[in-house]
Amino acid sequence: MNLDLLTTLRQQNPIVLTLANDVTVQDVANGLNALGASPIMSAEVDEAEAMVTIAGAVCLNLGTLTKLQLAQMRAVGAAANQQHKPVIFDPVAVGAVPYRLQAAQTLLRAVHADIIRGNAGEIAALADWDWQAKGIDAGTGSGDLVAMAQACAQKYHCVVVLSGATDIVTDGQQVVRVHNGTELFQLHVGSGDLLSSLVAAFAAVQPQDLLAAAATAATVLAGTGELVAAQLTASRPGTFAMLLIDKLHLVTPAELSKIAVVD
Ligand SMILES: Nc1ncnc2c1ncn2[C@@H]1O[C@H](COP(=O)(O)OP(=O)(O)OP(=O)(O)O)[C@@H](O)[C@H]1O
Ligand SMILES: Cc1ncsc1CCO
Ligand SMILES: [Mg+2]
Repeated sequence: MNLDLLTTLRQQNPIVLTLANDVTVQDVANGLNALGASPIMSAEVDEAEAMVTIAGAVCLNLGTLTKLQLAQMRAVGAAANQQHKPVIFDPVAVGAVPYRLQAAQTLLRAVHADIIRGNAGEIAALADWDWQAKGIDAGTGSGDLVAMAQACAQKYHCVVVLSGATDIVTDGQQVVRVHNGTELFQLHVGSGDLLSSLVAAFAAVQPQDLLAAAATAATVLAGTGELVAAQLTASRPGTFAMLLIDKLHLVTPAELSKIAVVD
């Protein structure tokens, strides 16, 4: 974790290509933009290679998948692998819908994901661990979440970010835990989608250390949410989402380092 990367990100303003879902696409674009990255979204297979060429990293979000979008993900993912641009994969709801799990597994055979970011239900499904996911939510299960994230990272030879009350970031061996956050994230659909694209933004500016990039992204989002929640006098998810965008723009590395609980 290295909060100076936030300053680097703002200086470099990296282009992040997100193949987004239809539900949270605008939140993701505005969150990236507010923090200091340059979002671009695309739905056209034929522009895949050109999009990757201008991007610093790509994020493939399975949220509202279609066969056409899966083809686009393969094209974008293959181009990114070839151009050595980091690929971040968000396996939305693969723990709840077998069709999605199969689609994700097929995609991951064709494209190397450098970082997979999901909640416990999604990472459990990819790692083939017993768990009861619920729709887009983590659901319930028992077991060692760190071991589960490590198993997923080893299986797919990548960095895994397993998000939740504690975000677990691992390359299969080393583990970073980010304890910051607020339960308000769970009341705003798309917090995870934003995290995945912010991970891509930090990967774009720190491609040679993806574990640090991912841990920094997790700390920045969770810490910023925590700062916003501390200002609210009641549980207000709508206000939280609006203030989160403002605070992503204004937050400083010094503010975050004061509250970061990372081990
Ligand atoms: N109980 C919690 N307490 C504190 N922070 C949380 C909690 N649950 C999630 N978070 C934070 O919310 C953010 C999104 O993670 P989450 O696991 O909710 O993603 P997700 O399930 O994919 O969300 P979505 O499907 O809405 O995009 C992360 O920054 C994480 O730290
Ligand atoms: C609600 C929802 N349904 C498919 S994607 C999505 C947004 C959370 O990923
Ligand atoms: Mg999600």
